[in-house]
Parts: sequence; structure tokens; C-alpha cells
Amino acid sequence: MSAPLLRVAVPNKGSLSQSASEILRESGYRQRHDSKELTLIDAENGVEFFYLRPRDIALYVGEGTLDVGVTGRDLLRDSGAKADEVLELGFGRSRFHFAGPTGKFSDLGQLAGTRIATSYVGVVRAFLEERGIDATVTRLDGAVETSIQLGVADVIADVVETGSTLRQAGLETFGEVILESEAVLITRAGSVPSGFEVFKRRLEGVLVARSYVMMDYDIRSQDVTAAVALTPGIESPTVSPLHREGWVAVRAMVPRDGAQRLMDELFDLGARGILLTDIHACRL
Ligand SMILES: Nc1ncnc2c1ncn2[C@@H]1O[C@H](COP(=O)(O)OP(=O)(O)OP(=O)(O)O)[C@@H](O)[C@H]1O
Ligand SMILES: O=P(O)(O)OC[C@H]1O[C@H](OP(=O)(O)OP(=O)(O)O)[C@H](O)[C@@H]1O
Ligand SMILES: [Mg+2]
Repeated sequence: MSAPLLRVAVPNKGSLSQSASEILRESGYRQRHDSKELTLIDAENGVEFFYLRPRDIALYVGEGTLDVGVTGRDLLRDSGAKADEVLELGFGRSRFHFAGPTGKFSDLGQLAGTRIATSYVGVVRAFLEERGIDATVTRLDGAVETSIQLGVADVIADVVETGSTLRQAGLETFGEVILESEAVLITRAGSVPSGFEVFKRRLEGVLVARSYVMMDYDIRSQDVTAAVALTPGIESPTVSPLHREGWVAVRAMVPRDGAQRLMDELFDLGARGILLTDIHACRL
């Protein structure tokens, strides 16, 4: 009998949906082509995907109905589900803030007695409770920025990415950031579903491939120690002999950020034939 399929929840709409499917596709999994498909079986890789609202994903995974999910850290916290964050996925980054009319509020002490509109009631109530602040929290589904203008709330608490929605509504954030969020991989608290390790390793491989590039260069043997100090690689750089006497070839993974500056420094050290190539996937 074949092993049961790993049941994975993927956002079906919203900010996380496209990036989630992209990273899964890059990890070698089948993904739906039609946004109306609700489930998809990738039998070859032993996985079944369920396309669900990211807000609901934490609940399904927390209850153990599904094994693994992609959702936002803020949505996971808001749900109160008993699920663990097991991998940060590097997309869907946002900050959760309180905001009010420009110039009206300056610190979170002023929240007492206000009416707060939010789609994240769980996060907001927990925050107020922790600080012993008494305020009225109203749950709205979206477009919370408009609620102040409509007289329904004095303050909002919402996700801010670029800040342009707030500006358009004549609002500004105040107080410290409540929560820094990004897309995360979650499993039921304390459980490691069968087949999960391979699934996670594939995604980690893509994350590393996204943040690292492969660098190759030739350098005089006498300068190789200085050069590999700049490019130590993840485990150790490969140094191979060159046909040209007194020269070696070096190959190492380097962080994508700053790779151009590194090429300049290597060139100054005497390195030549410096090449930078993308990595598509890896297992480290
Ligand atoms: N600009 C953004 N707007 C909303 N959510 C964002 C943004 N950037 C990142 N996110 C993250 O995406 C998740 C929100 O998922 P959700 O499905 O509600 O997306 P959405 O874009 O608000 O979709 P919709 O409004 O259609 O429901 C949260 O984890 C949030 O932190
Ligand atoms: O800082 P910004 O880059 O402007 O992004 C933040 C805005 O984007 C989201 O709204 P969304 O488009 O999801 O609409 P919604 O309010 O209906 O959920 C979020 O709720 C903010 O309103
Ligand atoms: Mg939204």
C-alpha cells in the first residue's frame, strides 16, 4: 500500500496566493492552472493541495484536518489555532499597526476608551488585554481605513505594507509596530506529519537558491587565501587546479545581496573570469 498523501493547505486568493503557488512550483510540485480548482493531487510527489482562505488555513492545520499550511504569521496569531510556525517563506511581508487621523494620536496610551475597527480582532484584543487597555473593538472584513471617515471608529488596526492606503485615507500609524508578519509554513502544534521533512527541505532549497548565487573565478595561487576569505561559501569553497601555471579556479555560493560589490573586491585582488550564475534549487 502506498503512503498517505501529505495534505497541504495553500491560499486560494489574496496577497499570499500567487507567491505560495510559485514557491511550490519551484519546489517541483504540481500547482493548479485554474484559480477555480479547489484541490489538486500530485501523486508522484505524495502531496494533495487544498486551496483555502489563508485565514481558515491555521484552523484546519491546528485541528489536524490538514497536515501543513501556508498562511501569514498575523493570521495564525489572530486565529489562536494550535499550530506551529516551522519555516519563514520570505514573501507577504507586512507590519501590523494602529492608525488614526493624521496628527490626532501619538502613542498607544491614547487607545483607552476609543472605538477600534480591525479585521484582526484576536491580535488586537490580545494586545489590549496584555496592556490592560479598555477599548471597544469592532470586526470589519476589509477596507477598515474607511471606517473612521464613516464615523464607525476612532482608530483602526491593520496591515500596512507600502502605507499608501493609509495616506489616501488621511491616516497615519502611531505607536510601535504590533507585529511583523510574513508568509510562514505551519504544522499542527507538536506534530511532524509523515512526509513533511522532504516537503520542508524542498522549500528550504528554493529559499536558499533565491538568496544565494554561484560565483566562479580564477585567481593566482598566492592570492587564493585572501580571495576565499571573501567567498567562504556555505560549507567550503571548491578550489580546482587550472591548466595555466600558478592559477586556480574557485567556486563558492555567495549571498545574492552584495554579490556585485564582492565581484569588484575580487577583481581588485587580481581575480579574473568572475562569473555569477543563478541557482534554481539545492539541498544543503
Ligand atoms: N498589502 C497587503 N495587504 C494585505 N495583506 C498583505 C499585504 N501584504 C502582505 N499581506 C499579508 O497577506 C495576508 C493577508 O491575506 P488575505 O488573503 O487577507 O490577503 P488580502 O490581500 O488582504 O486578500 P483579500 O483582501 O482579498 O482577502 C496577511 O498575512 C498579510 O500580512
Ligand atoms: O500599505 P499598503 O501597501 O497600502 O497595503 C495595506 C492595505 O492592503 C490591504 O488591503 P486589501 O487590498 O487586502 O483590501 P481589504 O482591506 O479589503 O482586505 C490592507 O488591509 C491594507 O488596507
Ligand atoms: Mg485584505
